[in-house]
This record gives sequence, C-alpha cells and structure tokens, in this order.
Amino acid sequence: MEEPVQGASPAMVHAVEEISEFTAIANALCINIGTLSPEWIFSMKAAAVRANELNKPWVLDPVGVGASRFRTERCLELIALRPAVIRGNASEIMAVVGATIAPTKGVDNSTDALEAAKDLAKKAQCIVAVSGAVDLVTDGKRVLGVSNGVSLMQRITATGCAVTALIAAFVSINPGRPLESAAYALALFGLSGEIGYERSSGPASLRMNMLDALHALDEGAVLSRIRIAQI
Ligand SMILES: Nc1ncnc2c1ncn2[C@@H]1O[C@H](COP(=O)(O)OP(=O)(O)OP(=O)(O)O)[C@@H](O)[C@H]1O
Ligand SMILES: Cc1ncsc1CCO
Ligand SMILES: [Mg+2]
Repeated sequence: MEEPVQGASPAMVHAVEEISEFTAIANALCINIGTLSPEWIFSMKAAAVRANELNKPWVLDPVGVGASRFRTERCLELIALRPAVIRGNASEIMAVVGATIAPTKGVDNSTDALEAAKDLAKKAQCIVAVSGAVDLVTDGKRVLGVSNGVSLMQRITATGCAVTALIAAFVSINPGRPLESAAYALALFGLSGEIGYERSSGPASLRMNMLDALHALDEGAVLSRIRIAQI
C-alpha cells in the first residue's frame, strides 16, 4: 500500500523541565486531564501559558470533570487560560457549565448540552465541541452538527481522548478557523469509525479497523461521506 504523506506526530510530555522547549516545537497543544495529579496540573498550566505566549492554539479535554472537586477546580483554572477548543462528552460539558454558570440541572440530552455548550463558548470565548450521536460544535452563535460515527465507538475507552488530539492536529493547520477545524476532525474520525465498523465484530476489532480506515481515508470518501450541517 502506498504510504500517504505523514500527518501529525504526537509527543506525551509531563515533566515541567521539558514544557518550554516542547511547546516551542509543537504546532498545537492538547491538554487532557484524564490522569490528573498535582505535579501534572502544574505542567499543564505551564504548557498552556507557554502556548499562549507563542500564539499557538491549544485544546482541552476535560476528562471526568465534575467527578471530584479537585478535578473541577483545576479544569476551571485551565479554561481561564483560554483554550481554542474544549471537547467533552455531554455530561462533561454540562458539569463545566454547572460549575461556572448555573447550578447543574441534572439533564443529559443533546438540546440541553447544546445550550450548555453555547453558554460555555460565550463565557470562555472559545469553541466548544460536545461529542455524541451528533457532535455539536459551537462558538456560542454558530452551531455545526456532525453526524458521522457509530455508537460502538463509545465502547472503546479513550476514543474521546483520541478525537480531541485529532482536533488539536486539525486546529494547528487552520488556527484561524477552530470551529470548522474541530467539526472536520470529528467528521473524519466518525467516518473512520463507520468504515472500520463494516469490517468489525466488536470494540477490539473496531479499534484496529478504524485506525486502518483513518490511515486510508481518501478525498473521495471524505467529500462524499462526511455529514456536517449548520444547526
Ligand atoms: N451514539 C453515538 N453514535 C455515533 N458516534 C458516537 C456516539 N457517541 C459517541 N460517538 C463518537 O465517539 C467518539 C468519542 O465520543 P465520546 O462522547 O464517547 O467521548 P468520551 O466520552 O470523551 O470518550 P472517552 O472518555 O472514552 O475518551 C466521538 O468521535 C463521537 O462522535
Ligand atoms: C479511562 C481513563 N481514565 C483516565 S483518562 C481515561 C481515558 C478515557 O477518558
Ligand atoms: Mg473523554
């Protein structure tokens, strides 16, 4: 198989001693609070500050926000450092909004998530992407709905983390259009899931097949199969 041009190349960095140099090399930064610890949050904040100094976009994945006070407080501190995009699932976005804007209403459908996402986007002045059956991407005014993907993707731990990293890669190519970049990343990832699903018998084979599909995506499949609509 012919090798396509190589795309983004990730590095997972936590030592604060490395943050300054690594952030200078990177075209985008993805901060994922999944495995949060006091030492790592220090490095995460240093990286966000450094990315801002260097005018590089950074993307936040607020994994599990709302589950503990420590996580919620640190997450709000990160949001105050102005990410270009926040990508979470509906409960995470609702939890952030509950902690910042209004008391949690304890609801979890896409309409409520959409209002929460718009509120958060306005308040934090960034793009908010809510993943789900239809991914919602908003700047607080415009909303794009991405309908690619298969529900079995939820059964693979860290598909959300992976798509947030892909959003960072896309935003680095087009930093002036974070709304569109996030929507296209979600669409291409979802499409890879759809193509991979056709050859899969469960989450483990889907994980493998969707990675193969992402690698092999071509312009024809992308242009004919991505489903992004203005909402
Ligand atoms: N019901 C669904 N139908 C189709 N695609 C879905 C559905 N739910 C989620 N997805 C897709 O799965 C991917 C991961 O989204 P999800 O909302 O599961 O993230 P997450 O909860 O943060 O995951 P994790 O914490 O495991 O990383 C996204 O690309 C999203 O579009
Ligand atoms: C399972 C898990 N725990 C911390 S991060 C992560 C990946 C899914 O968000
Ligand atoms: Mg997640």
